[in-house]
Amino acid sequence: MADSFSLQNVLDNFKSCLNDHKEVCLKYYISGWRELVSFMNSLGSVFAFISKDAVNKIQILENFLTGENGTHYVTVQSMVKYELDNELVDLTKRGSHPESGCRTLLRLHRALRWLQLFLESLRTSTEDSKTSVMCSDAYNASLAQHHPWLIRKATGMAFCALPGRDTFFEVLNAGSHEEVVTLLGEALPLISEVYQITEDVSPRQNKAEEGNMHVIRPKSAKGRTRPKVTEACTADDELLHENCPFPPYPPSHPPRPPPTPSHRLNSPSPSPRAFFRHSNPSSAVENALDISLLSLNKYKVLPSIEKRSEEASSADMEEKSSRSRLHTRDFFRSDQETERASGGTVRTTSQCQESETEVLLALRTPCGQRLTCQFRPTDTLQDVVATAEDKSGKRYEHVLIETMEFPRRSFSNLNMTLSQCGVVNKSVLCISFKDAP
Ligand SMILES: CCCCCCCC/C=C\CCCCCCCC(=O)N[C@@H](COP(=O)(O)O)[C@H](O)/C=C/CCCCCCCCCCCCC
Repeated sequence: MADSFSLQNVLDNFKSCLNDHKEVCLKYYISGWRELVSFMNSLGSVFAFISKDAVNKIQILENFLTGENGTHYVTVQSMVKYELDNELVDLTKRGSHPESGCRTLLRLHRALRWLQLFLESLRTSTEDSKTSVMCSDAYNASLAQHHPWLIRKATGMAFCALPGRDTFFEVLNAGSHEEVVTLLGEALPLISEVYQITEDVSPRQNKAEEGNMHVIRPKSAKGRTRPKVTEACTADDELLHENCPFPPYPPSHPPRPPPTPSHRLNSPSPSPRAFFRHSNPSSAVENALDISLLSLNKYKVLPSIEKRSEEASSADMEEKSSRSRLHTRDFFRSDQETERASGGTVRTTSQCQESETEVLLALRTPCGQRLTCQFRPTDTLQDVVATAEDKSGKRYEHVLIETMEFPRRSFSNLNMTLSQCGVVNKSVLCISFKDAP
């Protein structure tokens, strides 16, 4: 209900979410989502399909929490342990546990990333910012890669029905614009912390496996898994290969400082750790299969990666690909890893960490020029445009940036950082004029 929504309640719930051991309490996590859904409902029936899905997921978790095994569902950590120990998690809806707590929470966890990005855009927005653009940029950088074409289209249309920024602030019902911004500034670190701790939930013993590789095969526009391609070479591939290995051009402008600590919080809890790294569970089986098909990957495997690949024994890979039971590390992988993988290259977790310090990008300018430049994850899309301008000696105004991997994502808010947009090392970005056909 519109009247009952309170941004303060959202904040309070996410504050209460973390217990003394920095574990995420499901009860408050659920309540936080309930508040958010009640807000979304007040925006109109165009959001009903989203609301229905969210309510359904919230209900599944609530049923577990209040059910006979409820004691195991008090925290995300205890739930993960319980469900994995008891093999209660399945990858697909057709499995014997199609609606496990883990699977359900993962969906909401991804949505929390969307919320985090959207609220941050909203907090730093200016009078002429559009809620629909902020919402869709955040969506493209998070949930979109997990949704099939139809959902992405429907969601995109729903975003167009969002009220303008001023009305949106009013509907939030939390005082003046300044007060809303202040409240968002308080809520965001809490949401980020809950997100990060959930993301980090995974048994420590998985550390030993971090040298293994991930490949996620993005879904086609029709939501089907794409065939494994060896022969096809698109313009994007061409651009990728043409620039591989990328020469390390430094940026022509000073890099931005590293991300604020509040957005990069580490869980102090000893264990479990790194569990809810975003992933597409339905792709996890594909991942396992992909491991044994690495040699067919259409993208060139980078030298350092090849080295690590050799280190991982083929026997281990065999075992992985034949494993039918869900494994935490296969199941919950961060969006960043997913995004790296959907860029077509195979990377190890430790390489993912290394690449956080540098992002080598191939850029295609509006006039078709191809450039390679080095950035930091904290650089903004505007920095990317500025670098392209410097290098090409041309001015690019009123542009947007598109990713070239599938699903293509388009960002018109150039204040977003590469990391927020999920743009990772060795991606290809296309700069286009907004009014281009
Ligand atoms: C301070 C408050 C301001 C912001 C308020 C935002 C309120 C948002 C409230 C709820 C968000 C909805 C969360 C949706 C969870 C989606 C989970 C999901 O990915 N489900 C898909 C997969 O499920 P399975 O089939 O595998 O079980 C499902 O296919 C998705 C269906 C619907 C599309 C969901 C799109 C979500 C877009 C983000 C929400 C935008 C709301 C805009 C309101 C400002």
